[in-house]
Amino acid sequence: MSEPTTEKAPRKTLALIAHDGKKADMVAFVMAYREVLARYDLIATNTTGTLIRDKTGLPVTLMLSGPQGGDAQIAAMIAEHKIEAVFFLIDPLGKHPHDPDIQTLLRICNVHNVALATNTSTAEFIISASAI
Ligand SMILES: O=C(CO)COP(=O)(O)O
Repeated sequence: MSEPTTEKAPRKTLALIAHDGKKADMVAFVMAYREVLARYDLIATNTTGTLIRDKTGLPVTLMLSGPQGGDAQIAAMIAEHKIEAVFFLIDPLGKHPHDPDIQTLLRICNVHNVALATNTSTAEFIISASAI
């Protein structure tokens, strides 16, 4: 008779990113869905992730800040199939010096058919659907 297995399915990784004008919305989103998000490995761009860690206590792996290449780092991980879904709260009214990196991240999500929420309404749909 074989031993009962104690192996758990590997945890999936979610990416959390928010422009400055949307960081408060991101913190509110993570607070509201804290229990669900706690089941995942979370990665984030530096400022967003630091804020989430400080405000929610959830562990978050920090990449570089967006303007320093954090979006590009996360795009590379998406291309390597290391990320299950991306929650990227974009400020459509803001100017972003690293817009080429932002567009790359969005494009790579679509190239690899990775779930991508760019506003809180979509983020709530994805997280509530438990489709990830
Ligand atoms: O600029 C960002 C996304 O494009 C976010 O980066 P920060 O989380 O470091 O502010």
